[in-house]
Amino acid sequence: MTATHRTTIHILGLGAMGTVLAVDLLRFTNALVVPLFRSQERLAQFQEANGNKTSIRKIYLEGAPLLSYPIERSECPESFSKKPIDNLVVTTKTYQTKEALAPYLPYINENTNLILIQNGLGILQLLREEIFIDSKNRPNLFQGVISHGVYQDNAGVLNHAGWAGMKIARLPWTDEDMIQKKIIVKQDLANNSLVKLLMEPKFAKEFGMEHSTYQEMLSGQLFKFLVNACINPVTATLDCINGEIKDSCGPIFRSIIDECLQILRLAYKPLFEYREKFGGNDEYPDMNVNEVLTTDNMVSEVTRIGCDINAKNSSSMRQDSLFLRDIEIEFINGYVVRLASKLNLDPNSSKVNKTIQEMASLRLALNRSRKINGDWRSE
Ligand SMILES: NC(=O)C1=CN([C@@H]2O[C@H](COP(=O)(O)OP(=O)(O)OC[C@H]3O[C@@H](n4cnc5c(N)ncnc54)[C@H](OP(=O)(O)O)[C@@H]3O)[C@@H](O)[C@H]2O)C=CC1
Ligand SMILES: CC(C)(CO)C(=O)C(=O)O
Repeated sequence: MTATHRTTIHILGLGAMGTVLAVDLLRFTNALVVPLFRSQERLAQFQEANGNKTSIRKIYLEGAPLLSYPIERSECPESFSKKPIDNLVVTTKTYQTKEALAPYLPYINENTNLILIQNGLGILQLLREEIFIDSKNRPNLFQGVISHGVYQDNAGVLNHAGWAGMKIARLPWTDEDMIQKKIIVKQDLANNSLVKLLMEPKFAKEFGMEHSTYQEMLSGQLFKFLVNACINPVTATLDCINGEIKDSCGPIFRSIIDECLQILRLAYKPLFEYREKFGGNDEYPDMNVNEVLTTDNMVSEVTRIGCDINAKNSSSMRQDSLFLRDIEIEFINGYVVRLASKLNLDPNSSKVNKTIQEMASLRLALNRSRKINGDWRSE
C-alpha cells in the first residue's frame, strides 16, 4: 500500500484572506494547512475560542452556510517545529509583512515557495531590499491577485461576501525577467508543489484560480490595483458598504483611475508596449493591455467588481479603519504618489491620489480620536 502524498502549506496571517483560502484548501484538497500565529497568546486564543477550527460564512450562497474545518496543526514563533518551510502563503496586511516573516526567515530557503496574497503594489521592492537581501538564498516567489471579498462582522464571524476568483504567477526577483515565456507556466504546473496544489482541478474550479505568466498576472494586478485605489479609500472615508455607492461613485472613480493610469503607463511601460514587441510570437501569450486598462473600461469594471460582485462586502480598508488598525494606503494610492515623484513628474500629476490618501488617513485618525474623546456629534 502506498501512502498518499500530502503537501504542507503554512499560512502566515489567518485573517479574512488566509481563512477563505484555508477553508477551500481543506474542503477540496488533502493538504496539511498549518496557520502561523503571531504569538503563543494568539495561538491559544484560536484554539480556545474556535475549538481549533477555521470557519467562514458563505453569504453569497443560498442559506448563507457557515463552513467549519478542523485545523490539525497550528504554530507560532515560540512553538515552531524549526524545519524548512516548503510552501508559505503570506496573507497579512502589506505593512505587516516584514515583521510577520522575521521569525521564520531561518526556515525559508531557495527551495521554499512563497506566495504573497495581498492588495497593492511595492511589496516586491521591500522583499528585495529589506528582507531577502542575499540574492543566492531567495525563495521561489509567487504573487496572488485575489478578488474575493471577505469581512469580519461584529460577532467576529468571517463572511465571504463576494466570489470573484484569484490569479497566480511566478514573480521574478529582477526587472530583466519580467516577461515570461509560456513554458514557465507549463514547467511550474508540472513540477512546483505550490502551483500543483493551487491548480488541483477541484480546488482551482471552486476557488476560481487562474495560473499565468507574470506579465498576464501583472496586467490583472494593475486592474485589481485600480479596484482597490477606488473602492478601499472611498468606502473607508465614507464609512459605507461597497454596494451603497454603486449609483453615485462614477465621477470620483473616474478621477482616481484616470490619474493612476497616466502614472502607471509610464512606470510599467514594457507592459503597455508588450503587444508591439511580443505580438505574433507563439512562445509568449497574447494580450492587449491597452484595450483593458482604459479609463472608461476601468470605471465600469471597478464598479462591477467593487460595488456589484462585492456589493455586500465591507472593504478591507474600511474594516481596518473601523477596528482602528493601520490602513494599507501607502501601498495603494500612496504608491502612485511615490511613483510620480520617482518619475520626476509635476506634483500636480498625483494630486487626486494624494488627496484620497489624506482623506482615508484622516478618517482613521477621526475614528481613533472618537474612541478616546467620544463622538462629539452625540453630545
Ligand atoms: N478582506 C478582503 O476582502 C480582501 C483583502 N485583500 C488583501 O489581502 C491582504 C490580507 O487582508 P485581510 O485578510 O483582509 O486582513 P486581516 O487583517 O483580516 O488579516 C491579516 C492577518 O494577519 C495576521 N498577522 C498580522 N501580523 C502578524 C504576525 N506578525 N504574525 C502572524 N500573523 C500576523 C493578523 O493576525 P492578528 O489578529 O494577530 O493581528 C490577521 O489574522 C491585504 O493586503 C488585503 O488588502 C484582498 C482582497 C480582498
Ligand atoms: C474585495 C475588494 C475588491 C473590495 O472590497 C477588496 O479587494 C478589498 O476589500 O480589499
